[in-house]
Amino acid sequence: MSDTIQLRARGVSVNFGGNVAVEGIDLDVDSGQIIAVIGPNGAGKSTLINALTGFVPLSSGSIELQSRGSVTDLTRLPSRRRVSVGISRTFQTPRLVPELTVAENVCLGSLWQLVYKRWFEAFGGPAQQKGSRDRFARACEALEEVGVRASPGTPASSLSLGEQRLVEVARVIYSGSAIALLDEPFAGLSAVEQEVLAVEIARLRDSGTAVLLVEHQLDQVRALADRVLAMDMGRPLLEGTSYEVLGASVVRERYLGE
Ligand SMILES: Nc1ncnc2c1ncn2[C@@H]1O[C@H](COP(=O)(O)OP(=O)(O)OP(=O)(O)O)[C@@H](O)[C@H]1O
Repeated sequence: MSDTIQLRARGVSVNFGGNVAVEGIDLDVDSGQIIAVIGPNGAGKSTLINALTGFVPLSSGSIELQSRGSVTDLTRLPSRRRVSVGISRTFQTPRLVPELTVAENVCLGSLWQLVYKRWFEAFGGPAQQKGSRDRFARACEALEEVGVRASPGTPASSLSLGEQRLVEVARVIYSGSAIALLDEPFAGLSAVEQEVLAVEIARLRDSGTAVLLVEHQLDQVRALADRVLAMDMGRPLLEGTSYEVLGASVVRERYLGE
């Protein structure tokens, strides 16, 4: 991926009724970088990903995509259109289609699942489609890269939660998206699985993808992140290198309770 791209959020706020979930977040996610977002439960991290991907509307602020000197305003773009400009994501609670196989789930765009599910039901899965062998091979490759041990033909319903998260990361890799937003991908994984996934996320970054990583596993944040944004009660607490943020007393007090 030679083209540089930047996802730029300014003053992003999200309210749910009277509850302010996210307030005044500025964030740049650049090609070839991993930006980690950390913070205690309820800090607003998933809501921020939902805002960036169009799953929840902004109460105020803006989201832009900068690429090749042109700027696309994403602020009010529907989520499916954000996929088409190169943004993909995983979910804290994975959203696979349980009746489809692992490989079929990788081939689905995460936001098109339900539409495609009906299409698959009507016309058969990727194995029956023209050009499907290529897609199937690429899906298997992505699954292997992230360390999914289940066979690609296994129904997604039989996977553990951790494996489902890995399948969602495989889907992001398969999509070749320029921007990848990963919501707690390490949760529920064994030490060995985490190690494999960490290598793959670093490889994604090194291939030029802009990665936003929401994560509670601070060892992974320390090892992977180029920059870290700490949030608390929806607001920005501190931004900097992982060394600066994870070592700051304000972060250690509010997040780690030290
Ligand atoms: N759909 C919703 N409707 C109402 N309130 C919501 C909704 N989604 C999130 N919230 C609230 O917004 C706040 C931020 O939640 P969010 O899930 O973004 O936090 P988080 O930092 O991702 O937490 P965790 O680490 O536990 O996943 C919380 O107070 C939560 O209850």
